[in-house]
Amino acid sequence: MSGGVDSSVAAYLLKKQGYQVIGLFMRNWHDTTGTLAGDCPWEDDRMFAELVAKKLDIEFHYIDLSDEYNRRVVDYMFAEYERGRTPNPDVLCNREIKFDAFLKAALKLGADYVATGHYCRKAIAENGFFRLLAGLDKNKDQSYFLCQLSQQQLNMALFPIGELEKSQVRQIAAEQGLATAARKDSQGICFVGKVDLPIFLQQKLRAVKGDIIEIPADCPRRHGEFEACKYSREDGWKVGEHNGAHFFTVGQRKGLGVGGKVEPLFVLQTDTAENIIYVGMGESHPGLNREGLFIARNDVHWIRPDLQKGGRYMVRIRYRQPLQEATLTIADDGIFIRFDSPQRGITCGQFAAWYSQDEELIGSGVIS
Ligand SMILES: Nc1ncnc2c1ncn2[C@@H]1O[C@H](COP(=O)(O)OP(=O)(O)OP(=O)(O)O)[C@@H](O)[C@H]1O
Repeated sequence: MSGGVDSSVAAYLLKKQGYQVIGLFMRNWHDTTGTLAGDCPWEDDRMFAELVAKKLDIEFHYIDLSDEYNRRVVDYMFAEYERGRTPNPDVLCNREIKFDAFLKAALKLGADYVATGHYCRKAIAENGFFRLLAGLDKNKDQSYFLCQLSQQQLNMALFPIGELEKSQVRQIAAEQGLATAARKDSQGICFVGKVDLPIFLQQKLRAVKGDIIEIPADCPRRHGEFEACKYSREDGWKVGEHNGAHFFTVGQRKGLGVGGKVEPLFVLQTDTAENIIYVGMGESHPGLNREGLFIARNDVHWIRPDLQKGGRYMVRIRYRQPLQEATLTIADDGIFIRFDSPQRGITCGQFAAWYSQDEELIGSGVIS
């Protein structure tokens, strides 16, 4: 229970279905450096979770997993930024914390399952494999955040609100007089929504001045093909300086400190080895919209190990992105995904997740 409305209603529904329910709140974030002023501190969240547990007349426990979180999520995050990639800590938090460290803590309390307030559905296929399906509320579907879960983890998971719309969840909470009924949704998940990311990153990543190179839209080096076609200095001209390529992300517009002559500049590519940022002018710059992506073999994860095959899938490369038609090809060293139409802001370090036509999550991987 996070102190939000979704997990409150999840607990209520389980209890109503006859489960013996225990509320468990985790603290995963200690450091307050870079914390956004006025954002709800974890104590408030815990208080709300506890209030709801009291109301539902269920046991309530608290666990501090911040060391574990630091080690398994925050360190990974810095390491990825350092490599010039943009990590997704929310996906990691589910794989490493909620459905691992947290799950183990729940097992110690005698639990058989961990239930969360995620908007997604679990089912069982005819051959006995677990299926992870998108939540029925298309606006709220959170299956993407669970794209790294294994069959073992799914085995232990319950998603009681996955069949509901958010408005229904709020209505149930109000009808039951739960203190969280009108609490605002958490913006980012885990701690990232609660910190000022640039300030946070500056704590650990060194600022080093480097060049910003603008690439013309008609640069002959086309960025539509799978071959890693990387820009180099010779492809453009210097338009300014930045304070560290690892602070920037593909598609980023703000914080460059230079504007385009006619339209805004967007980051097309970062090169942390050379400490160069390549930018292009305007949303329609060909370097910003790419046809495909590659995932190295070791970074490929099949949620359905029994369905490992290429072919047509629906793919998303970020949370809430509408699913995109694409073709997946399995190669010796990894997999290629080619989209039917070019995608904006395909970013190294983020997860691509592929779904079958009935919105079952089949696999995912870190974009390389
Ligand atoms: N601090 C926490 N302690 C225990 N469980 C948590 C915590 N944070 C998140 N969770 C679990 O993970 C689920 C998804 O978390 P997320 O931060 O995405 O919240 P949410 O979708 O806004 O849900 P909620 O309304 O329950 O906060 C929550 O519904 C809850 O079950």
